[in-house]
Amino acid sequence: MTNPTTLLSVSNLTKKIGKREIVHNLNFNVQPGEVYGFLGPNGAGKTTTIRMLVGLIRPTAGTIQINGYDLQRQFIPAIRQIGCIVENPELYPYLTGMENMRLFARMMKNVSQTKIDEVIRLVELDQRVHDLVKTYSLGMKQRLGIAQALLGDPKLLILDEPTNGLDPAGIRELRTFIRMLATEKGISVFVSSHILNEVQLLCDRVAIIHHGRIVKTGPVSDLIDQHPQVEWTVDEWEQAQTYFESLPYITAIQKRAHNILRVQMPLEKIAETNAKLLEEQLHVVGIRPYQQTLEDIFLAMTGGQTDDSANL
Ligand SMILES: Nc1ncnc2c1ncn2[C@@H]1O[C@H](COP(=O)(O)OP(=O)(O)OP(=O)(O)O)[C@@H](O)[C@H]1O
Repeated sequence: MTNPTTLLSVSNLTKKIGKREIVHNLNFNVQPGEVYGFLGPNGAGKTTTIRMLVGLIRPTAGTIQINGYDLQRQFIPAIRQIGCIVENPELYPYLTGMENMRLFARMMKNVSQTKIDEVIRLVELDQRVHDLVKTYSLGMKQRLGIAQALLGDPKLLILDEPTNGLDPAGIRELRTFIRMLATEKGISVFVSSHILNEVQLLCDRVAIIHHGRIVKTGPVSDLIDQHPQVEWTVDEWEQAQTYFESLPYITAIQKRAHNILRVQMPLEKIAETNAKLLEEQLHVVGIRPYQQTLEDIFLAMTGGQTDDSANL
């Protein structure tokens, strides 16, 4: 049974196009006020999933519930809970930001000028809203797109690869903004990305999708903490490696640069291991717990296959 406070609940979601199964049996849920990452390499099925979530294409099987409404059976109330940008925001470059907002608002019902002004302030475009959109940076266009998506007071904002094309400053700005929406406004944000670092910095929880299947879901911090690693810098690294291989609590060893070995092991065993290495007359010149990244986890889970993505 679905948790009554769950905002988005996806069950057994599958999409076939022709004979090809693009997305297979996805299950995940998003809680109020959380930023949920949907991470996967290019071609993994992220956009196809998002297109189903926002009602652009129909699932072959499975259900999508948004704030308790079934997207198939209660389309209008379900879709009203969502604001989204799929691919790029649709903006008219030769109109001002405000004119774009008014045009968009006209297509929706019951959107007041006060509401428009409120979302413009929220995305911090009030200083530039009367300039032509063609003079905006990509980051500003993204924010205007988000302002449009926020006009209907959505409970859930869905963003497909929102940082594509942004420079590092723009990415940081967007990250801060998305966080603010979640923590201060209580809006849940579902955000797809193929950039691990971005998801790690931005999201509370993540679903990792690969070849149309979810390979892992969980809090970002749990995924990172599951397999603690320690980097040992040892002059006689080859002997150290042989010795590490004999220790039952060491589950993986990786040779890094020069004389560094990255070892998967419980952190509480560091002192004991260090003493043993000294007994073996091996000169440990550095010990450093290594903070795993989502990239390490992704590669470990998918056997290093990253399809056609150069970013993973
Ligand atoms: N209409 C379609 N017909 C046939 N194949 C499709 C169609 N739409 C998507 N695909 C295929 O499904 C797979 C998943 O595509 P999708 O766009 O969902 O991936 P993605 O994770 O969003 O990747 P990207 O970031 O590259 O867009 C790809 O191999 C794509 O070629």
